[in-house]
Parts: sequence; C-alpha cells; structure tokens
Amino acid sequence: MGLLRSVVLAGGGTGGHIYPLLAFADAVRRHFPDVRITTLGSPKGMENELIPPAGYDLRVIPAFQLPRSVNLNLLRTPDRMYKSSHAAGKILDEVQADVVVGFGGYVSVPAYLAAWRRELPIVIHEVNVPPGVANRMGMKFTKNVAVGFPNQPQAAESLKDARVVGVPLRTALTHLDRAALRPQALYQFGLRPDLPVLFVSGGSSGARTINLAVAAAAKRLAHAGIQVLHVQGGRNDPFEVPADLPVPYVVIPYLSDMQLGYAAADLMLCRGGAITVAETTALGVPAVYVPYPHSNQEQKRNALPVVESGGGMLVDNAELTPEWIEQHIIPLARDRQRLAMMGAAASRYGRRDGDEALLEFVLEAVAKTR
Ligand SMILES: CC(=O)N[C@H]1[C@@H](OP(=O)(O)OP(=O)(O)OC[C@H]2O[C@@H](n3ccc(=O)[nH]c3=O)[C@H](O)[C@@H]2O)O[C@H](CO)[C@@H](O)[C@@H]1O
Repeated sequence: MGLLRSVVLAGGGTGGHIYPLLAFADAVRRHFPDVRITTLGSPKGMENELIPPAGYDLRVIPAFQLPRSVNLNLLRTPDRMYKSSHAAGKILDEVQADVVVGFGGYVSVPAYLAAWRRELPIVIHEVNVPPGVANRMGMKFTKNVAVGFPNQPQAAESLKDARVVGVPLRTALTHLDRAALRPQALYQFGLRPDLPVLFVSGGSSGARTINLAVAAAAKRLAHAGIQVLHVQGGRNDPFEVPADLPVPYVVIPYLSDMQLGYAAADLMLCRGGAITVAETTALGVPAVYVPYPHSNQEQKRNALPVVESGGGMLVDNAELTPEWIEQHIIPLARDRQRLAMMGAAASRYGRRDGDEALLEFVLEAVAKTR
C-alpha cells in the first residue's frame, strides 16, 4: 500500500485502551503486512504486560499526570509534558510515521502533540461519553475522530461529527463461534456441561464490589446449581470462596483468552467498561451490568442502550448484594429461554467489524492529507 508505510499507535493505562489498539494493529498487519507498526505506552500501564507478548514493538515514553479537565496551558508548560512529547517526537521521526492513531490514556497526549507539530495526520478513537481527557486534548489538533457506539455523537457535543466505526475487537473474539468452542472451554475450566455458567469479570483491573458480592453468594449459587467462572481481574485483591461447594466455582486471576470465558458463559456479570460492552454485544452474551460508580456515569451510559434493547440488566454498585444475586441472577441464570432472548437482543446491538471500519477511516485520513 503506497500511502502507508509506518503507523504509530498510542494508548495505555488499562485494558480498555490497549485491547482495541492491539486489535487495530492486527487489522493493519493483516491488510498491509509490510507496514511498520510502533506502539507508544507509559512506564507503568498494563501495555507493558499486554503489548510485547502480542508481538508488537512497544516504546515507553516518560509519564506525566493530566489534570481531570482539559487545559491547553498544560501543553505549553515546558516540563514533563515537553519531555514526553519530545520523546514521542523522536520516535515518530525515527520510524518515519505516516499517521498517529490514538486510543486514549495519558500517553496519547504527547503523541498527539508531537504529531501535530510535524503536521502528521492524527486519528482518535474514543469509546466513552464523556470522552477521556487525553482524547479531548487530542481533539484540539484533529477532526478525525472515530467512536465505538452509535449513541456517542448525540451524547457529547465534542463527538457530534465523529464517525461511528465500532470497537476493534480481538480476532479470537470476532471469529468466535461460542457454541462450537463451548465444550473445549468447559473442559479447560473444569466446568460441567449440564449446569448453567455465570461468568464474572470486573474488567481489566477487576472490581472489588463484584468480587466480594459474588464470593459471598457462592453457597446460594452452588445450591441453585449454578457454576461460576470468576475472573478476579489484573490488579485486585484475592477473595475467599468456600471449599466444599457441590458444583464448580472456578477462580482465575486474569484471563488472557477471553474467548474461552465468553464461550463458557450462559450469563455474564460485569462492569460496564466500553470494551466489555462491545464484546458482550458483538458475541450476543446476555449480561448483568454493574457500572463503576465513580466514573461520571460513563459506564452506565455504555450499558443503558443494551439494556433498553433487551440485551441485559443493570444494577447499581451499591445494590449488588448476595441477596440481590439470589433474587435476580439465580432465576435468570436458570431461565434458558429468557437468556436466549437477551443474547439475541444483545447481538442486534453489537458489531464485529470495528477493526476494519477504523482502518478504512485511518486510510481516508491519510489520503486526505496527501
Ligand atoms: C474503572 C474505569 O475507569 N474503567 C474504564 C476502563 O475499563 P477497563 O480497562 O476495565 O476496560 P473495559 O471493560 O472496557 O475492557 C476490558 C478489556 O479487558 C479484557 N479482559 C478483562 C479481564 C480479563 O481477565 N481478561 C481480559 O482480556 C476484556 O476482554 C476487555 O477487552 O476503560 C474503558 C474503556 O475506555 C472505560 O469504558 C471504563 O470505564
């Protein structure tokens, strides 16, 4: 492809920024195997655990903290921001970048700034409402903004002209046939094929409230014949589960092969992180969403359209108790017909082609600047 020789992808912090970046990198590699792909990350983010094993070049640039609001004066202060954007710029020059694609997270800001100084095209991919601080800063430098969900352009003024492309998802997920993989997934986790499986995940960092509430409901779930596959989350404290349960309750610290979890699941209990919502809906997994309460209603906004279209349920963090689980999750997990209807509704909302649609948008942005 003549237009594109080298792309730089910036994004970091939690899985929510990194997995879409990786899925997009895979799409670039699939279509343009000769294009150089470089990723920019921060020293302590999960990118250090997730990007190198995926086989991509990760360059780490000095970290700095952004304020919670967008403040352009920050970009003029010649201290840590200057150091970070100088480091980003050196990498852009070294790899002769044609375009910078940013997925959010603090590390994106110096990349946007360095690209703007070099008059390189910048593309921003945003999945949240309101958009994250880093991407809002990036929007000062480019109009090439893509979003993950159809409700975003109406929900935020800064996204009103954005292109809806969906969320790039890992190919292990976009190619997933849940029913076909289910026997292998159940076998691998030591789960029984004759009982429903509740798949619990609090997002890439885990969710303490969810972990403790489900663990406290372990006996009630087991006695109702519901198996639990519980992913603790990368940066969360361990919790206790009774040892003598009559049906399996499997705890996993972190699941790299999420396709196995989704294949095993009859029902999911999760936070409302944007990528999680993109995945449950793309795969038609019925879910009970427990939005993270301290993120500006962002996660509630992610889950609400799915719930309104019949693809899931919503419960406040403070209401998720063992009693609530007994009253609402146990009957739902045993109701195959209702689960099937919810799963079908979820998949009508979801899409699997976000990686391809974002690539098309990036190619248009590059072509426009030539
Ligand atoms: C508390 C917080 O601020 N969370 C934000 C963060 O969530 P977080 O980083 O948790 O991101 P998401 O819930 O959107 O996505 C989690 C990703 O991690 C993967 N995964 C998770 C657990 C596991 O064991 N293995 C695994 O691979 C999931 O498959 C998914 O791809 O980024 C999202 C996207 O910007 C935001 O919408 C969330 O509000």
